[in-house]
Amino acid sequence: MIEKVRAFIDKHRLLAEGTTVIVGVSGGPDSLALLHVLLSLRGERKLRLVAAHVDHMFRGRESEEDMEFVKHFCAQHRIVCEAAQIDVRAFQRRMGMGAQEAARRCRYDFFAKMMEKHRAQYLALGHHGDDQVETILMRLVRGSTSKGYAGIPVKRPFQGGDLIRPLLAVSRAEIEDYCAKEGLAPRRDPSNEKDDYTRNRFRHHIIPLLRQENPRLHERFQQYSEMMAEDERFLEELASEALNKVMENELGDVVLRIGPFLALPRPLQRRALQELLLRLYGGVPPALTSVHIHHILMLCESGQPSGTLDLPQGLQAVRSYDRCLFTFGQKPCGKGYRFELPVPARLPLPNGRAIVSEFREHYPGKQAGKDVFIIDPASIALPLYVRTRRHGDRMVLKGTGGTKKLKEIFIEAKVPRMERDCWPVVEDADGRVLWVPGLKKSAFEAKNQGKGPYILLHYQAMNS
Ligand SMILES: Nc1ncnc2c1ncn2[C@@H]1O[C@H](COP(=O)(O)OP(=O)(O)OP(=O)(O)O)[C@@H](O)[C@H]1O
Repeated sequence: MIEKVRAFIDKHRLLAEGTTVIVGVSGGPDSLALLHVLLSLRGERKLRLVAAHVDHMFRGRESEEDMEFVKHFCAQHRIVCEAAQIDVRAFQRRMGMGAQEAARRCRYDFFAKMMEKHRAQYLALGHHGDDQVETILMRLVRGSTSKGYAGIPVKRPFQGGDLIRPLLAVSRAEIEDYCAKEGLAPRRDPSNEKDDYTRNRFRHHIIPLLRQENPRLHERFQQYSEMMAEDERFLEELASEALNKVMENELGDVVLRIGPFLALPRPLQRRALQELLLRLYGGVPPALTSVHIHHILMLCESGQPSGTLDLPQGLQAVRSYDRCLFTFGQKPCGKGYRFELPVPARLPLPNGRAIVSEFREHYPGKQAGKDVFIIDPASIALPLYVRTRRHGDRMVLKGTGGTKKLKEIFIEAKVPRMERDCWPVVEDADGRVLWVPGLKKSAFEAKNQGKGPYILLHYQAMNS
């Protein structure tokens, strides 16, 4: 197995000599084998290895024993070990998200911190060939984007370095054999089996059938994944160049010239629209799906010379003859708006600015000014909303504890009346006004109480 992994690492140039690698080690067979393989490459590649383990505290004593196991293994093999116990359940309750999603968020946060702390170039994870087969098949069945159909990438940028997956070259069975031969006695997580029912159905019922057709199934899928990823990179580049030729910027809005756009080949049309939305939103909003791309295409192809399409977060596509305008500003602010503000997210606003929300595990100390706001999620009600002002709006002021009318705040800050109707107001789910971005903070801004998580909000110009 080592030879296969070594060849895969060389083929994809996964590890430069003399670098530091953070290895995510759960203690299970995959990541333990990964650590062991990298250990045998440590000398010849002059690598510095740091094992990183997260105890999600899901299984009490048992998961604590996993952590002890990883620490002990590392001590035996003289590997630096970074382990953390994170109360994922508490985090999950505060954030109102699923257990697996919360665990992943905490884990990747910890990996990112370790990358910084050790100035590491790589984060290595133990996803293997069978994970690849399962992921691609599941996405094909459920539906995804062309990028999604390419499966798990061998390498992708992460925290100023690269996230790499050297074990994609080998199957689960090869890893189990390796563990047995090397006398590794990995930990087994019984909850793994029931965590993901869909994946388990593919694993137990579908993959064995396919493997009967080709015992080296995982190599086939890996090859397919790499080819798809290569094609995708190439097409994305072409689409981005093509987009520049068929769009124009107009006062912060984007105009698509329909004639030249429809003259592009279909695969470039779809990707050019994806790229256009990515640029407008500054990231992919969770609510955006391939259905939206399909609807924009229909709007452009329609025999009707005019039409309007509502897209997530207040973006509108407005067709008029040979032009399609994409704008956040079309809706009259006089009617007002109210958007949910997810975390993390970048929410473009009708006034041409945006609010960026993110989690921070520690108090974001050096953030000052009226364009940032820090929230302790435990002391308010999620989700957050961004809306326009309402008659009689009041805010509990920082310092005095007294309340003040928003109207007075706008008047004191000399905000023109027109702009007041568009100005964002951030409130929590109970309707408490937390912050008027750029103008005034309420008493709900969090103080430093040690460990987070905290939510950090930034009020930014649209293109910053
Ligand atoms: N508790 C943990 N501590 C450290 N590393 C972990 C932990 N859990 C998982 N990993 C790392 O992540 C790899 C993939 O694990 P797993 O398949 O459970 O994650 P996933 O949820 O399917 O994928 P993703 O890593 O994309 O979230 C493991 O092989 C290991 O390298």
